[in-house]
Amino acid sequence: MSSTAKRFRAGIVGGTGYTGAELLRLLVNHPEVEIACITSRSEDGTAVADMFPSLRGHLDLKFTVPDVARLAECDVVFFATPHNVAMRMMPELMAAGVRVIDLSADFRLRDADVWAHWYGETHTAPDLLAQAVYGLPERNREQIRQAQLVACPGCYPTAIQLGFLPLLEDSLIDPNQLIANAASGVSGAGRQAKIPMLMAEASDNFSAYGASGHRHLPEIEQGLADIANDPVSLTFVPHLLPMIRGIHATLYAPLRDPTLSLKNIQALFEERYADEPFVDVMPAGSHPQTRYTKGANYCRIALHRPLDRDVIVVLSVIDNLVKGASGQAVQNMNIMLGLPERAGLEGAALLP
Ligand SMILES: NC(=O)C1=CN([C@@H]2O[C@H](COP(=O)(O)OP(=O)(O)OC[C@H]3O[C@@H](n4cnc5c(N)ncnc54)[C@H](OP(=O)(O)O)[C@@H]3O)[C@@H](O)[C@H]2O)C=CC1
Ligand SMILES: CC(=O)N[C@@H](CCC(=O)OP(=O)(O)O)C(=O)O
Repeated sequence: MSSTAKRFRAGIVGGTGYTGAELLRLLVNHPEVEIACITSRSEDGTAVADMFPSLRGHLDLKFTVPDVARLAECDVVFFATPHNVAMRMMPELMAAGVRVIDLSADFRLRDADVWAHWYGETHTAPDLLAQAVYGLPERNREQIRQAQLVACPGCYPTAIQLGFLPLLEDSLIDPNQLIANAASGVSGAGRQAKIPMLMAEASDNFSAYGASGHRHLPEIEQGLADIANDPVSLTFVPHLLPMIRGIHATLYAPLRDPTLSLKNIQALFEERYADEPFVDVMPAGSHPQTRYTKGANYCRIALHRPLDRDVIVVLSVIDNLVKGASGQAVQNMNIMLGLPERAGLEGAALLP
């Protein structure tokens, strides 16, 4: 274990879940940030490396119960907790000047009533909603740089917004006829005992869920409307895939101008994402696989124009735990702290 002092101290609330563990995996390799505090109510006093032996030799730290005074000694605190936790703890941290990065949905929606409708509870910090910056760097990098509170996008919203973004920015598609079919690995559901996530239920099986309305719909529509500068209407159907990590989103939209060729649209995507460190526009007509992003902070995108019809199809893949959660959270942290955006996120995807 290195004893070299690092410049910034990070705290993680919710260190025993999948996104908390993924933050640990990424941050132990970060050149400028050390993990100073990691919480768990159920594992108070347990050594992190006893719980996650894959971190043996990388981290000498014990879980402690969440304690705002202790967390307030950090430069940045991540909330890798279920909804309705960050909004209760963060006001005190914000008052102490700590930068907060929330991986939950508490601060993703601007309207507290819309949040209450989809999450079934009253928002307890509605006055902080306006301060939160939506942490999609490809869209909001400058605001993230100045932010004290960043709301990280959900996993489906990341894959879907990055796929539609250049098309909506340039008004190339009809924003009222957007369709997103997306499928996620089971780690998207978190590290809890749930019957549909048992191996005998989820493996060797495939099904849609939430087809009549999923809580990511208002988040995606809010983000896409910001990009389009107009209201949008999206049909979104999520599916559960019998694998652990990864999201594959297939996006469909009618082109406003059918004379626009796939080559033109490909050029537009390549130009829009040319300076983005974590968005890869693959050659037109390719079929990105989820494993091309497994363990890495990339979104890989490919465009199709099936049989030259007036529809553009965008394929967008991410690792839900990395670009869809903890990797994007670290990317946001780097931007907020003025560090190189790729710091701690240089790793390539796993093969196979
Ligand atoms: N899984 C994914 O792919 C993605 C998840 N997200 C979001 O990230 C957040 C975390 O997700 P995930 O890691 O999957 O969740 P998990 O269920 O796997 O983990 C939740 C963590 O939060 C802690 N926790 C639970 N309740 C509280 C509480 N009241 N106070 C303090 N800590 C608490 C738990 O530890 P303990 O109970 O021991 O304290 C645990 O460490 C969620 O909001 C999720 O929606 C976002 C994008 C993708
Ligand atoms: C497979 C699976 O169950 N996925 C989760 C989405 C996980 C995620 O990113 O959502 P939040 O951060 O908004 O909770 C779901 O559909 O609820």
